[in-house]
Amino acid sequence: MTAITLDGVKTASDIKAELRGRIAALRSHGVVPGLATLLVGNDPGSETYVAGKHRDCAEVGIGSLRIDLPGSATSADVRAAIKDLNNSREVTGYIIQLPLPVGHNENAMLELIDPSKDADGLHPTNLGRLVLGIEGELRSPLPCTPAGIVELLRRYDVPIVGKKVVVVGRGLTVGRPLGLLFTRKGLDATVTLTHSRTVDLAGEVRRADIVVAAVGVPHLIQADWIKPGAAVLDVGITRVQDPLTGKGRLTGDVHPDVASVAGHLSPNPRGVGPMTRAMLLSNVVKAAEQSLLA
Ligand SMILES: Nc1nc2c(c(=O)[nH]1)N[C@@H](CN(C=O)c1ccc(C(=O)N[C@@H](CCC(=O)O)C(=O)O)cc1)CN2
Repeated sequence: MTAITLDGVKTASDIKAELRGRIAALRSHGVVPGLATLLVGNDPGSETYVAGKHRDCAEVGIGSLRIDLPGSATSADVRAAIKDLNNSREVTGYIIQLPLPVGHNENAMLELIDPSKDADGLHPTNLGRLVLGIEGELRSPLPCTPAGIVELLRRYDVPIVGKKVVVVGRGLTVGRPLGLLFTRKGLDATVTLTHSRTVDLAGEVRRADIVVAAVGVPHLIQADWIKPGAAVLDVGITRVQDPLTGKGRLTGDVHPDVASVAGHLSPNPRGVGPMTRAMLLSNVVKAAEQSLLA
């Protein structure tokens, strides 16, 4: 058996095509959705992701603004940039690219974002709304990677209700909010959130109908950990240098042999990463649509 590929590139492209129509409708009402990014330092991964976000915006017709601070920026510099973004009339939504360089308190910086401009759903107010399960008028943006994972499963008709989900990794951008999202009414999965101190990780993963690996440990998840037919989403990514060519290479958390056991598998790269970007665009468009209703 070879797993069906959960193709993030194709699905993200479908979503972008859908968003283009909604953006055109917004523009016809005089609303131009916009996104700003705040990047501190020159982490190569973060630079790639931020550049990708601006390319996506241009592709679908969202305005974008890039604020880059050097690695030497102090926490006061970052706070000042956040204050400017909060006060700017032109910027309706923005993100702080994570991780911030060592020495900056990420949670403290996220807390300074105006929650109504939080395009990433990572401000405590928006995470709190996720905890409270608030829907409807007050609907807040969902963190992009968890939203992308659920959207990818939905678009491939992978059943979620009543299924056992094991999430490997409890980080802020993926594991923690994903557990909340999967257990929301309507999705109704049973979630086990595992981490570095979990006893018998392989045993936990073996019970799962859906496995999400988001730790950044190359090939941690082995084929004999997977229940035959399970859906496996490979999220964690590690940049490794090929000792022969010296070139950088991306390696996911899931061993390639998993493809012969799983029912569905999101590759890495080209799986959840592009979905993360598509969900950011979707958050920006939804916020603009809500501003029209307000
Ligand atoms: N403020 C945020 N910071 C971070 C988030 C986030 O959602 N908000 N998530 C990740 C990084 N990320 C988005 O910012 C992200 C990760 C991966 C991709 C992606 O398209 N990856 C490609 C591979 C590209 C490459 O690395 O060369 C793929 O998987 O095919 C996009 C965005 C942490 N920080």
